[in-house]
Amino acid sequence: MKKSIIFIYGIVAYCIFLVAFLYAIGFVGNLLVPKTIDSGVEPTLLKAVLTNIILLSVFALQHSIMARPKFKAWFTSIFSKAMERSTYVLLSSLALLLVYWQWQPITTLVWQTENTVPSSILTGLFFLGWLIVLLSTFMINHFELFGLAQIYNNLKNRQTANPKFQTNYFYKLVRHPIMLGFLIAFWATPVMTLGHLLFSIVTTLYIFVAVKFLEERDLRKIIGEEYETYQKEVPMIIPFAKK
Ligand SMILES: C[S@@+](CC[C@H](N)C(=O)[O-])C[C@H]1O[C@@H](n2cnc3c(N)ncnc32)[C@H](O)[C@@H]1O
Repeated sequence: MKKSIIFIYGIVAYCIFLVAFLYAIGFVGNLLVPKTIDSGVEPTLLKAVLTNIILLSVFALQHSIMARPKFKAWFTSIFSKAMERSTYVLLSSLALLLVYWQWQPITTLVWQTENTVPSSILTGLFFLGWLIVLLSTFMINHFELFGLAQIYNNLKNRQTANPKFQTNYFYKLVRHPIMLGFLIAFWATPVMTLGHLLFSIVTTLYIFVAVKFLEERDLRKIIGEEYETYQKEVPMIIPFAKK
């Protein structure tokens, strides 16, 4: 495929990611966007729970299957290697947009701390979580993580070097700061509804399973002993946790 077309494809994928990422903040935080985790017509509890679990499973399956080395090898045997990460980013973002669009609210209150000191603390933590996510992507390599380095190097007829294993900044404190940021953002809320709680529980389970049984397994295979030492020295997700 023409390198300029791959470049435009990657830019479009990145723009859709930006929309999905920014929308996530509004969706989870019930802020500014038209459809949030607690808005819309409430169906029966059974319908809401089943629909929401299916939606999150679609995202989890897409995200996990496309991250497997075997899938990547298959993809790059058909399409340009430069498109692989952008395609992952594009389909992950579309899966997220589907979650926002079809999410069924369950508005039964689990906790409510509006207009109190805990409410301000939880709101502050919510934004801190998203900030940790964003900053951490730059600590690994934001441009490589979202496919921009690959499409740019391809356009310039340059090879993209293999991703560098990072143990800097937040990665000195925990092995998965991006996931830590998501966990904080998903759980820190002044108003927790049953629908939001379902979202937080399912995403938390997925994060732990995916990180422990998929991502870390791949990283041990690719990086080897250096990653095993890193696992021994740096906590998985809770900073300063005793090993
Ligand atoms: C969405 S990022 C999440 C990274 C990490 N789990 C976190 O929560 O910060 C997933 C990509 O980061 C890569 N990755 C994970 N840890 C890394 C590290 N310490 N240095 C460089 N890349 C890393 C993985 O190989 C994978 O391609």
